[in-house]
Formats: sequence, C-alpha cells, structure tokens
Amino acid sequence: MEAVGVAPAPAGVPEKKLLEVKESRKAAPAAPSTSMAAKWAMKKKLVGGDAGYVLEDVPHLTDYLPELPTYPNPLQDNPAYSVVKQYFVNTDDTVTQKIVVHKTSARGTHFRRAGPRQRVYFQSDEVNAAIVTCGGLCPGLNTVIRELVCGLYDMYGVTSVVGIEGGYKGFYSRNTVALTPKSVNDIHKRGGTVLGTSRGGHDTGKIVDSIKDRGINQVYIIGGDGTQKGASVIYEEVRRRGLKCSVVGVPKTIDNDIAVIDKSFGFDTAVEEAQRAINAAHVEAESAENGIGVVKLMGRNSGFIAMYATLASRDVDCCLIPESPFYLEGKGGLLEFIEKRLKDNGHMVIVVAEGAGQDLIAKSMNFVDTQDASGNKLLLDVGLWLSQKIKDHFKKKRNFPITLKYIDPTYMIRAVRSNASDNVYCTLLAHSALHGAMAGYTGFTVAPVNGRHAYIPFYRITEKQNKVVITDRMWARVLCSTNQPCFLSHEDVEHLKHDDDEHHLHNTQLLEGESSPVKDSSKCNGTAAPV
Ligand SMILES: Nc1ncnc2c1ncn2[C@@H]1O[C@H](COP(=O)(O)OP(=O)(O)OP(=O)(O)O)[C@@H](O)[C@H]1O
Ligand SMILES: O=P(O)(O)OC[C@H]1O[C@](O)(CO)[C@@H](O)[C@@H]1O
Ligand SMILES: [Mg+2]
Repeated sequence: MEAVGVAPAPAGVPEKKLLEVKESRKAAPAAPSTSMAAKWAMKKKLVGGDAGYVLEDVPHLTDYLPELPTYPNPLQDNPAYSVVKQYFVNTDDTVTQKIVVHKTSARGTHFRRAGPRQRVYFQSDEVNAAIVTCGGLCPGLNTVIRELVCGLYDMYGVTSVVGIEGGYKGFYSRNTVALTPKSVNDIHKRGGTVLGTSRGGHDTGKIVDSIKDRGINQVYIIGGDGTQKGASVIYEEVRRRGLKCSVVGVPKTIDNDIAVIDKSFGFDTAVEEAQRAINAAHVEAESAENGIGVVKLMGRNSGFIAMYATLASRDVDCCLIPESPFYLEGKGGLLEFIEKRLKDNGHMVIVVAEGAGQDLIAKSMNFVDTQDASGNKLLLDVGLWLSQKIKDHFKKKRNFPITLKYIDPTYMIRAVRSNASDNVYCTLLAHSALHGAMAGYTGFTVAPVNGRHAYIPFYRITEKQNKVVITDRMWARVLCSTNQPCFLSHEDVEHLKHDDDEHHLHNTQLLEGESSPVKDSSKCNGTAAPV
C-alpha cells in the first residue's frame, strides 16, 4: 500500500480547541518510576465545544510521533462493505455520556465514536498484533480473541497475530503462539480462554521490553479493572519510549464493575446461567416444609449479577448485595424477614452476592485480611456463613423445622461459553478495537456508552468501579419484585445518599436535583421503596 501524506494532528480535532489539561490525579500504583510516565498519566486530552460540550479524547500515535504516514483504509476495496452507505466514521462523531437531559442542560462529556476511519496508520504487512487475556474467566473471551484475529485478517489483510499465553506474565516468561483464522475458527464455542489467564505478574518494564523485542505494534489487552490499570501503564511506558504501538484495552468482567460503559461482555451469559441455580433452589425449597434455597453468585464489590438474576427470575424472595448493608438479628433484620416469609409462603429463595455481608462475617470470627496475586481482597464464604446462621436460628425455635439447601454455582456461571447476545457484543467490541488501533488511536478502552461503541481514555475506566447505586431506581425495582425490606438504618440511608450523590454525577442518568427513590428510612424497613 502506498503512503500518502503525513498525518494531521489527532483526527478531526481543530488544533486550537485541543487542550491538554493537567490533573492532580496520581499515576497508577504499578506505573514505572519514570517522571515522564507519571507526567503522561496526569494529562487529559479535552476538547471544548458549544453549550458545555466536552470531548474526553483518547491519545493518538501522532501525539508523540507526528510524522507518521497514513494510508487509504483497505476496507474501501472490501466487497462486503461496498454497498454500505457511509461506512467510515466521520472524524467529528462523538458519543454522549448522558442521554437524559433538560433543555437547559450543558451538553457534557462525550467520547470519540468507535469505527473504521478513511485513513489508517498501519500497512497490512507492517502489523504485528498481540492479544492477551488477564484476570478471572468470563464467557466470551474466546469470541473476542477469534473476532480480533479474523477481523484483522479479513478486513485489514493482517496476517501476523500472536497470542500471549497465561496473562501479563506471559509477555516475558512464555513464547508466543501464532493465531490464524483457521486456528481460532471454533474457539467461540468453548468457555474459558484458549490463551490462558492469570492474576499478578504485571512487570511493566519487562512487558514493554517484550513488546519492543518482538516488534509488536498493536497490543489488545482483554481484562477487568485491574487489567485496564495494567494496560494504562503499559501505554505510558510505550509512549515514553516513543514506540509505534497502539495499546488497546477490551473490558472484561462478569461482575460488570467497570465504570462508564453500558455493561461488560459475559455478564448477560452469567445472569442467564445463574437462572439455572436459582431455579434449582426454588424447586428444592418449594418441595420441602419451610424450604429455604440459598444461592451464592459472583460479585466481589458489585452486586449486578445477583441483582439482575433476581429481577430476571421472579422466584427470589431476598437479594443481598455488597452495596446494601444488612443485619441478621432483631426487628427489621434478615432472620425476622425469613421467618415471616416462611409463615406466609411456606418456602423462600435467597440470592447472595459473594461480596455481601463481609463486615458481618469478619466481625463474627477472628479473621486476617488476605489477598490474591493481583492484590484483590480474598472473600469469606458468605453463602456458607449465612446458611449456618439461618440453621442455628431456627434450631432454637420450637415447632419451626426448616430444610435449607445451599447452592454455590460460582465458577459454573463464568466458565460457560457465551450466549448469542454476548457473542454478537464480543464481535462488535473486537471490531471496534481493531478499527481504533488501525486508525492510530492508542491508550484507550473500547466499549458501548448508551448503545454506541466509543473509545474511552484509560483513566475514565480505572478511576473508580461501577457499583449498584441503591438509591437509584433499579435497586428499588428489585425490592419491589422481592418485597424484601431494605434492611437499612436511618444512618445507613444518610451515609449512602452522600456516597451516591458523588456516584450519580458520573454514573447514572439522574439529572442534577432529581430525587432518588429511597428518601427516608421510615419508608425503607418492612416495605419496598417506591419505583
Ligand atoms: N494497579 C495495577 N497496575 C498494573 N497492573 C495491575 C494493576 N492491578 C492489577 N494489575 C494486573 O492486571 C491483571 C489482572 O488483574 P485482576 O486479577 O485484578 O483482574 P481484573 O483484570 O480486574 O479482572 P477480574 O477482576 O474481572 O477478574 C493482573 O495480572 C494484575 O497484576
Ligand atoms: O477465584 P478467582 O479466579 O480468583 O476469581 C474470583 C473472582 O473473579 C471474579 O469472577 C471476577 O472476575 C469475581 O466475581 C470473583 O470474586
Ligand atoms: Mg477486577
């Protein structure tokens, strides 16, 4: 392919409107100790516009390699796309973070729209792409790998794609594996990741040495919040060394705890798989005298799986998540509620997210905090603990025999292959990722924001985790569906309202001044909050 001209400064951005704003934000903890890397980590690329419009743009290779040549996008000769009207994304297209607005609202934050660009910064035979998967398993990992490989081959004629095995540490401790459309053809039909994965072992210097030594110039990093922090420091070091290498993050986690984005892939599949466990718990509970089914679902810090699985099922009487404190004993406590529900219905199902009630368990036993290789806190088994507490409670009661079945499908909901909707989602994610890399963007995570795929700067993904906002309407819907008390004291409600005000500014569609559904604790205990 022929090189035509020198790249304009970051695509579509009027030079005078581009502001690189210094932030007081700290660099990620594992960042290399170079002052340059720390300096880049502190910069945002903001573009102002009319009526309070702000584009939080992503870096581009030309930010530090201004002389790079561009080439026509080979997609323009691809027969599959020849009939598509306006296939290339307009360089000015951006995606709004807030879609619910008033006529006087400022237009607010926007992200660069994902998709193919008319001109690319890599020739097909120049690309040496690498793919790595890190963190816990998640349905859809293999689909993303497959679609990255096939997309690069089919759309851009790229024939050099390698897999890094065993997560970040594979960059410097393992040989790479060649990935071709043939070798990945069937992998989307399997759970797990064909590349293997791991926690810990992120050594930025060694990883970037490996990228440089192997001549890798596009790196696709698939993983959760920890992985995206790692990707961010890799990007900073790549930039510091002046390497022509696009660093692209693809967000993965069944916990759905990644901020800004609509949802993470595999989440839908996990919720669907969780239905089987809830269904079994319900069947068991219904068939016994005072039957109780307890189901523990994943969700370390965020209770989205438990919340959506509860809403989807309608068989659940009580959903417990990390974001919503609860207590066992006394008036308005969980044990009182269980007793009442058993008297009313003769059976009940409790869904508990693995991160729920951790403070309560820690208080009730001598426990020293432990961490996994990535520094994530290891959790105590809330399902076992809760089941025992319930059994102990009813043992003390005369004439109240119960039958309790505890189901722990933890790894089953994330080790399965992705469902149809996640497969389609993974395909779009992979395509958006590789279009962005080919167009020279770097240092970004790709994901849908309000239904449109966008390129999001790493810092927006890594600065905070996505959590269930229990003063938001969705949690109120759960309380309505289960008709469980919210178990919060007045102090809890005040405390949470304060926390959530912060969260609302970034993560929900609530408008300034719009009221949250849980307003006071008197509405809370014993009755569901209004929708
Ligand atoms: N702050 C950080 N800086 C650099 N690397 C990090 C950081 N946090 C985590 N990592 C690395 O990212 C990889 C994955 O992290 P982690 O085990 O936390 O999983 P994750 O990506 O958050 O996925 P999930 O939580 O969904 O399983 C690990 O190899 C870890 O060393
Ligand atoms: O046992 P592992 O593999 O460390 O993973 C457990 C964690 O991973 C997650 O599934 C997130 O990927 C959490 O829900 C869970 O706490
Ligand atoms: Mg994580």
